[in-house]
Amino acid sequence: METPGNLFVVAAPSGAGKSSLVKALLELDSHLAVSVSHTTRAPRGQEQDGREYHFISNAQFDAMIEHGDFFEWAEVHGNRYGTSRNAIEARLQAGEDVVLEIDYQGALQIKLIFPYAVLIFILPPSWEELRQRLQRRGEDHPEVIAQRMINARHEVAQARHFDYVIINALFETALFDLKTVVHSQRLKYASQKRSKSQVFAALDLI
Ligand SMILES: Nc1nc2c(ncn2[C@@H]2O[C@H](COP(=O)(O)OP(=O)(O)O)[C@@H](O)[C@H]2O)c(=O)[nH]1
Ligand SMILES: Nc1ncnc2c1ncn2[C@@H]1O[C@H](COP(=O)(O)OP(=O)(O)O)[C@@H](O)[C@H]1O
Repeated sequence: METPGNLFVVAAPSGAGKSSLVKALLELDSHLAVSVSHTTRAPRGQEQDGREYHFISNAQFDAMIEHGDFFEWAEVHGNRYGTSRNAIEARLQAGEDVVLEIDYQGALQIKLIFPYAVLIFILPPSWEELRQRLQRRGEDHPEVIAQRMINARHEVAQARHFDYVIINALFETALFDLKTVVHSQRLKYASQKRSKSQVFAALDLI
C-alpha cells in the first residue's frame, strides 16, 4: 500500500463559514478532495445530490449503519450525518489528501480511528456575527437559526479538543490560516518519513 494521504477535519458551528472556506481551499489546492457525506436532512436551494451531500432517507441511513458502511456518524441539529468508508478509504490509501467537513462529534470519532488526522475548528468573530451570517445566508427558517445558535454554545466549547483553531473574521485571512495548516502538515508528514524526496514532493504541492 502507498503511504496514506493526510486527513484534515474541519468543524465549526453552523454559519461560521466552514463550507465557504473549504470550497475556496479546494479551488486553490488540486491535491485535496472533500469527502461527500450522507445525510437525512432535506436539500437546500442550490444543493445537488452527490455534490454537497448524498441525501438519503432515515431507512437508508439505518441500513448503512447496519452494514457498517460508516467510519463515523452523528445526529446534528435533528438530522443524521455520516462519513462513509467509500467516501475516503480508497483516496487515502492511494496517498491522496482528504478533507472532512463534519461536526465535532464526528471529528472526535475520526481522531480515534485515524490518530494522525489534523482537527481544525473554525470560530466566528462573535455571536452576533454568527447570527447575522446565518440570517444573510437565507437558507434556514428563523426557528432553525435559533436552534443552531443555541447548539453553537456547546459546539464552541469543544474547540479545545482540536489541533488548530482559526477565527473566520476576514475571509481571506482565515483562508490563509487554513492553507498554512494544510501546507505545514504536508511538510511535517514528509519530514517525519525522513525522505528528502518526500519533502520535495510536499513542497511541490504548496
Ligand atoms: N458527524 C458528521 N457531521 C457532519 C457530516 N456532514 C456534515 N456534518 C455536520 O453537520 C452539521 C450540519 O450541516 P449542514 O446541515 O450542512 O449545515 P451547515 O453547517 O449550517 O452548513 C455541520 O456541523 C456539518 O459539519 C458527517 O458526515 N458527519
Ligand atoms: N469571513 C466572512 N465574512 C463574512 N461572511 C462570511 C465569512 N465567511 C463566510 N461568510 C458567509 O457566512 C454564511 C455562512 O457561511 P457557510 O460557509 O455556509 O457556513 P457553515 O458551512 O460553517 O455553516 C455564508 O453566507 C457565507 O457567505
